[in-house]
Amino acid sequence: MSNAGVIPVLERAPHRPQGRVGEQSVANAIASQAQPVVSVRDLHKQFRREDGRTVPAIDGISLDVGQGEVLVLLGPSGCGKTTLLRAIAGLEKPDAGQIVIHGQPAFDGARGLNRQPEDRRISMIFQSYALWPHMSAADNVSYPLVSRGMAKATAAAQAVDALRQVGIGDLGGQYPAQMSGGQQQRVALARAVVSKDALVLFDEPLSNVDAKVRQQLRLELIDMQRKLGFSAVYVTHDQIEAMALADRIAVLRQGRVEQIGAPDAIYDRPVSRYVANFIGTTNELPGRVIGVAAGQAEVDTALGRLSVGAPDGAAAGDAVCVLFRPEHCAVGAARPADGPGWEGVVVNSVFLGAYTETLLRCGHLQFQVWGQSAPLPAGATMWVSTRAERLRMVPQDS
Ligand SMILES: Nc1ncnc2c1ncn2[C@@H]1O[C@H](COP(=O)(O)OP(=O)(O)OP(=O)(O)O)[C@@H](O)[C@H]1O
Repeated sequence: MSNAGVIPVLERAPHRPQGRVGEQSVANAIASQAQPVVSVRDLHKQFRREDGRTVPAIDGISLDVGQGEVLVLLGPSGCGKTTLLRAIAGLEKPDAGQIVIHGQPAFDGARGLNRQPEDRRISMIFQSYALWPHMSAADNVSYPLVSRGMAKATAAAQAVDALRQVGIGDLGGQYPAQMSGGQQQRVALARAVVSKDALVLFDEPLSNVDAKVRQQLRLELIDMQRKLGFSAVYVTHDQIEAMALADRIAVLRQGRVEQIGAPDAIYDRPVSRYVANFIGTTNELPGRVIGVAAGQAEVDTALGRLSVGAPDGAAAGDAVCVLFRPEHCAVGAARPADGPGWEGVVVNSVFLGAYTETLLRCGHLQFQVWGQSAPLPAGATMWVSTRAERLRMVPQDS
C-alpha cells in the first residue's frame, strides 16, 4: 500500500488558497502545471563510507516543483534532504537520473551532462545566509550581478530596488553584523531576487536561531515569498516549519520519497507509521484485515473489531496498524454512543497550558488523548473515543 518513491507529478493542491499560490492568476497556475521549475527524475546518489560500505543517499527520487511553489523536503537526519538539495544546486553530482531546471537539462546521467551551479539560475540560502561580512548590504546584493559582468552602476541601482522590494531600502549601507537576523534574511532574499533566479534553495536557514526568533523569521519568509513569488525548495527536519512554509511537503525516508502532498493531506492521511509519527503524534492500534468491501476494511484488533476506510490495495490478511491522533480523541466516563471507543485506565493526566494530555492504558496498549478538560485522577476507569472518519489504516511494517 505504500507509495514510496512514486510521486504524483504536479499534484498541485494549493495549501493556502488565499495566499501565495492563490494570489497567482489562473493563467499562471495553468502555466505552472505546464512546466515545472524543477523536475527530478529517478535520481540516484551513493556515497562510499570510510569502512567501504555504500550509502544510497538518494535512492530513486522523482519530484517536481511548480511555479511559485514552496516544496519542503522533510525528514530525520541522514534521510537525504541535503544531498537532494545539493544535487539540484549542482554542488553534488548524482550517479544517475535527470534534473531539469527552468526547462533546461541541468543533469542527465545517461548523456553525461552536469551543468555547473552558476549555469543553473538558482540561489541558495544557507543557515548563516552566507552574507559577506566585509560588504554592505547593497554590495552583498549587487556582487553577483557585477561578477556576471553587469556595469557597477546598473548593478547598484538594481540592488537598491531589490532591497526596497524586501522592505529594507534604507539599510543598503549597513554591514551584516549591524543587522538583525530578519534583516540579514532579507538581504539574502534580495540577493536571490536580484539575480532573477526565480528558484531559491534553502538549507535549514532558521536552524541556528532560537524558537521565538525562528517563528518571526518564518512569518517574514512567508510574507516575502508571497510578495516576490519565487519558487523554493526548502530543507528542514522541523515539522512545524514544514507545515508553516510548505505548499507541499516531501517526506523523505532513507533516500526515497515516502509521501508528498499538501501539509494537511500528509497530516490527515499519512501513508505509513513513519510519516504519521514524524509529522505529529499518533496512537497506534495493530490489527489484521478480515475483509474489504465498498471501500471499508473490517479489522480485527486486540481491542475488538473496527471498520476503517480502506486504502488502495488493502486486502484480507494484511497486517495493519490503525492510527488516530490524540487531538481527535475524547475521554468520558461512559461508553460513546457511536463511533469507536475503548475502556481504559488513566495512567497519567497533566495540564500543559494549551491542552490536557492524558495517557490511558487500554488492554496492553496505551493511548494519548489531548483535550480541554481538567486533568483526570490516575487509576480512574474511563472510555477513550474517536470518530470513525479519523481512523487511518496503514501497513504494520510501515
Ligand atoms: N560526503 C559524504 N560521504 C559519505 N556519506 C555521506 C556524505 N554525504 C552524505 N552522506 C551520507 O548520506 C546520507 C544522507 O545524508 P544527507 O546529508 O543528505 O542527510 P540529511 O537528511 O540532509 O541529514 P541532516 O538533517 O543531518 O543534514 C547519510 O547517511 C550521510 O551519512
